[in-house]
Amino acid sequence: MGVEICVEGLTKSFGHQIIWQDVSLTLPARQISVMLGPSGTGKSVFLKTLVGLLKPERGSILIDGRDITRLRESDLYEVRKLFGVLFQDGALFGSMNLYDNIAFPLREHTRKRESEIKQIVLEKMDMVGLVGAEEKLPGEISGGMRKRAGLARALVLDPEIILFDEPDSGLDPVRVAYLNQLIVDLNAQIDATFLIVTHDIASARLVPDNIGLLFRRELVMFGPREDLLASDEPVVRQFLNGRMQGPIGMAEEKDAAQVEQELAELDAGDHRGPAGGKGATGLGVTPRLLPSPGIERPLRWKLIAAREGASSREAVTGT
Ligand SMILES: Nc1ncnc2c1ncn2[C@@H]1O[C@H](COP(=O)(O)OP(=O)(O)OP(=O)(O)O)[C@@H](O)[C@H]1O
Repeated sequence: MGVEICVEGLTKSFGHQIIWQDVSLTLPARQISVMLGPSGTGKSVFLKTLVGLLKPERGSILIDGRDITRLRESDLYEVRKLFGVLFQDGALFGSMNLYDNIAFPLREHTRKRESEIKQIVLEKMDMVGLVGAEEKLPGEISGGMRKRAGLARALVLDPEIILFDEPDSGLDPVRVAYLNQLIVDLNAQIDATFLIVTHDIASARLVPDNIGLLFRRELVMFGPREDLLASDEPVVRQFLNGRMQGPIGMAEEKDAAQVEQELAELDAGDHRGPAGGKGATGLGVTPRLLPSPGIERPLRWKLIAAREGASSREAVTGT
């Protein structure tokens, strides 16, 4: 369970407007990856292309050995069952209580008996901390609870891949922290590959194994979290530090001379060293968020925890 997604040379346009081109990356099986990018760079379009809702002009998306860009609609229907998607607003039916919302995919796509459905729904509601809220309507609960309900619904068909479209949008920082912990806990509990699209730099620093950055119609970088956080690439540094100085402007792009000047000023004021220096991203590499105590950690998470422990000891002892 938990499949790799291999994207190769992907290009998407609407008419003459190229959204992004020649995007290549591999989302490793069972890992958490985050896709960042300024507004309008096509992050949501990327998610929709991965589930086959939008057709790219060029390139391939290999999932489980099949190129989904070449499948017929009837075969795509089968592939989509591999995915669970958490939409921005949870995409719940307003007139149905949470129980029925979460049961919906099971009633639509399986022939399970109601007793089985009940068991699955209550199990997923428990996983996301919603036990006792079965009778509530979406309009009666907070935005954070709606996201959790949307997540429970995304889980009921036991997906191999879970896509999160801006899970933190509209939530206060405390709810975002709880949601991040839930995402990490779920990743330790279920065997699925996670891709999160977000603007939230703090979450991107804490949660994923891998980070990608879309900018100016290109995938600027995709790789291990630590590599991106320590990167000297100006766009990556600017975005991950949430600074105005750098290539990303209000209208997305800036004049090259202005960018040069801003980066020189930043380096001059950066006590940690020049742009090429280690730690030039300013805030350094944030420790990784680990699964909650009490959640049994599979081997993958045990290795991550051991690595995190070693790097924090290094930081303390300077070795
Ligand atoms: N169905 C469509 N037809 C035409 N253009 C579209 C369509 N869907 C998206 N776009 C365009 O694609 C571009 C990227 O949109 P998208 O929503 O993917 O950006 P985003 O990076 O997710 O932005 P944000 O972070 O603000 O949510 C936008 O210019 C948008 O207008």
